[in-house]
Amino acid sequence: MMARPFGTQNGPAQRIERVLITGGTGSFGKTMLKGLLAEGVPQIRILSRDEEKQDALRAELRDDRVRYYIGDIRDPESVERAMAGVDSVFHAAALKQVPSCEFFPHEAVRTNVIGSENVIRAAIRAGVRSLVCLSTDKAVFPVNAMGLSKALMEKTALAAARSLGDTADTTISCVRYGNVMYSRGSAIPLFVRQIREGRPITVTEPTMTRFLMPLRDSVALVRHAFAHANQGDLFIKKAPASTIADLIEALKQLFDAPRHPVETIGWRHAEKLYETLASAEELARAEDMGAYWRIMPDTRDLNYKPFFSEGDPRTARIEDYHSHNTERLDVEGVKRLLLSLPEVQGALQDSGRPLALTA
Ligand SMILES: O=c1ccn([C@@H]2O[C@H](COP(=O)(O)OP(=O)(O)O[C@H]3O[C@H](CO)[C@@H](O)[C@H](O)[C@H]3O)[C@@H](O)[C@H]2O)c(=O)[nH]1
Repeated sequence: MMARPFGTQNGPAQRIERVLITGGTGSFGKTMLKGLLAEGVPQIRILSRDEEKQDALRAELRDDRVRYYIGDIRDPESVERAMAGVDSVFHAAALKQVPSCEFFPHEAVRTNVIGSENVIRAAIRAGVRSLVCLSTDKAVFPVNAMGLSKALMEKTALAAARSLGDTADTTISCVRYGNVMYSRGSAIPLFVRQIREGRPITVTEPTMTRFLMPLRDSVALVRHAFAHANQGDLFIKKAPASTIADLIEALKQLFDAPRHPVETIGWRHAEKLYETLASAEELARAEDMGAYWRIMPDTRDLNYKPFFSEGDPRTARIEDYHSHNTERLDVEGVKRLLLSLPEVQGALQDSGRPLALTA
């Protein structure tokens, strides 16, 4: 194992008193929030733009430990207001839809890059102990504006961590995860709707692969980062992948529609055949933590000596970690994973398919 470039670990035993979740009304934010409430965290703040979503959450939870802040991470004042007195921050607010970022890249920059920098600066100023920033596999070798802006968020977080060093009050880390299964607007709920409405399933490219990660695993990854981060670390969770063809086949079998028509529509713009969670260069300075990788920060400075006389020979021996070379689930494996999702269980029950029949 490599020596750690920076010092002490957060330690899982640290008590959380006041948490801020940016983008707290999204699926990640809500799941994290409910977990923290169940653990008895005294105060959790939600910072988001949409008052209607906050109102729905308020009505659902009826818990005065949750404090609602209307604001936008693009506006430093609204971030500072929500940040005062907070000890832990989960930064989930983002523009994350590939097509909208593609057409409005400057909006992606304003939220994902400048907004994230506002969150980072405010967290440092407020003396927050731990800030975890959420990123995506699309930030590695990015080809679309969403991924590019998230890559810049990662670099902004890393630059702040580097200049803070290991003695600072604030520890900044990032996590990266792939497609969250059944997330709003994604392919799985679309395929389920197409099956249930008797419309053809639209496949872009059957051999494309994607990492498959249930929401619960993305929350566990963030918790892992929170508990173990040293200054500037980035964590990923090892995850299986499948082809889109096998994913569709698994859904057809689960929903008892073996002959449901599938129409090939071709690639959407700005997408990749496979996604990469970690590059070889990153894995050369990573610690294998079993289910997770800890990627330690590159602490080389602007003395370019390492590039010219002290290169790193390990990188050449390591492969990138991507959805073509990770554990590949077959149709049965995808079915098992799908069946563990509450959303799939609900959809099966709604369509009169008791779980016992599908297991
Ligand atoms: O009608 C469709 C739609 C999608 N796909 C394919 O299904 C896979 C998954 O698509 P989708 O669920 O839209 O995920 P991605 O395009 O990989 O991006 C998702 O995952 C990102 C996180 O990595 C989020 O930021 C995006 O909002 C979210 O759409 C891809 O291979 C698509 O080409 C199809 O075959 N048919």
